[in-house]
Amino acid sequence: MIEVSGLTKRYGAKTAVNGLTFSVRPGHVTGFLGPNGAGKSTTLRMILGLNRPTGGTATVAGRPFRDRPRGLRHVGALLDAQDVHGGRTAYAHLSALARANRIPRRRVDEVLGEVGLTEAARRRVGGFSLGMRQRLGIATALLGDPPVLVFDEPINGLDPEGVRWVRGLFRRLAAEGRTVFVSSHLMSEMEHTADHLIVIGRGELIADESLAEFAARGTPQSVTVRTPDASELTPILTAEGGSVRPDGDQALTVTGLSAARIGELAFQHRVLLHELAPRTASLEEAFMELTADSVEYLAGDAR
Ligand SMILES: Nc1ncnc2c1ncn2[C@@H]1O[C@H](COP(=O)(O)OP(=O)(O)OP(=O)(O)O)[C@@H](O)[C@H]1O
Repeated sequence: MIEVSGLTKRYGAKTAVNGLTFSVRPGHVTGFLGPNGAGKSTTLRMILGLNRPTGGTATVAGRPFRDRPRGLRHVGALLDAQDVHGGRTAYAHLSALARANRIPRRRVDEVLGEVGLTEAARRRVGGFSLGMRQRLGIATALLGDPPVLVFDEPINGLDPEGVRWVRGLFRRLAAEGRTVFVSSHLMSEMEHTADHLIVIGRGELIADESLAEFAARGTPQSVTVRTPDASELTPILTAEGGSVRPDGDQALTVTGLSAARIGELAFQHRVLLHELAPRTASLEEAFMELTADSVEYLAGDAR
């Protein structure tokens, strides 16, 4: 369990994180989302005891993480995949960490196998691609077999097979009862990975809810209706309280009525339907809408 309470970080006049309060529960993959500059990395660094909060607290299993000796057994983290000594081999990097944290040497081979780097283990990290570095960072996080795992933008640089693998890995780690906290600035990366979401913007909490609750926030649900009798159906739906917008050839976009009700009305009035399709806003749309006011860096004159 990760608990954050009133967490605040100021850099001079700049408030990077402002009074954040949330918990990250075990047994779930929790996505940590926000536009660029929202304060995700700063929050994760405070949780890991790498940055000192200006105010508030962050604890892991009830204690500030800084107070934990042999930290890798308590929390595994991937913060910056580039942050590895390039002259070392993957094997040497993991072995040194295992020694410092009193982790058995056999774990080095186990985690290298787990992330698919067994073949590359004796190569220098300096020659690794970004995807390979991400895999090594994930291996580092797993090394101490910790109950709590934190990943900052772990999907960056992975190829499609790597993305699929990492999603499966996170789900498995959560199913084992661990706390898995994963940051991203892209909703599309989270929607197949996380079951709970914490969304921040400009350092403040915007949402803390399940993926299903988040999805229900989007623009109102609409129904696409395709019929050769659009002109006949439109007044019928309007009379029932629906709002109807023509949408190209023989198609209507209807809001305010369920697909089931539209089907019943069409049946009662003997109107032929070719298609009746409920449409929910995509999670990406819901995310954009939710964070629109807190996007810090916009291209061109979009602001
Ligand atoms: N050491 C620092 N000194 C001054 N300002 C900082 C420092 N670190 C971060 N910030 C500022 O704090 C804000 C939050 O940054 P942070 O890196 O935590 O955001 P993020 O959500 O991780 O963004 P990204 O997705 O771009 O990595 C940004 O405006 C950033 O410029």
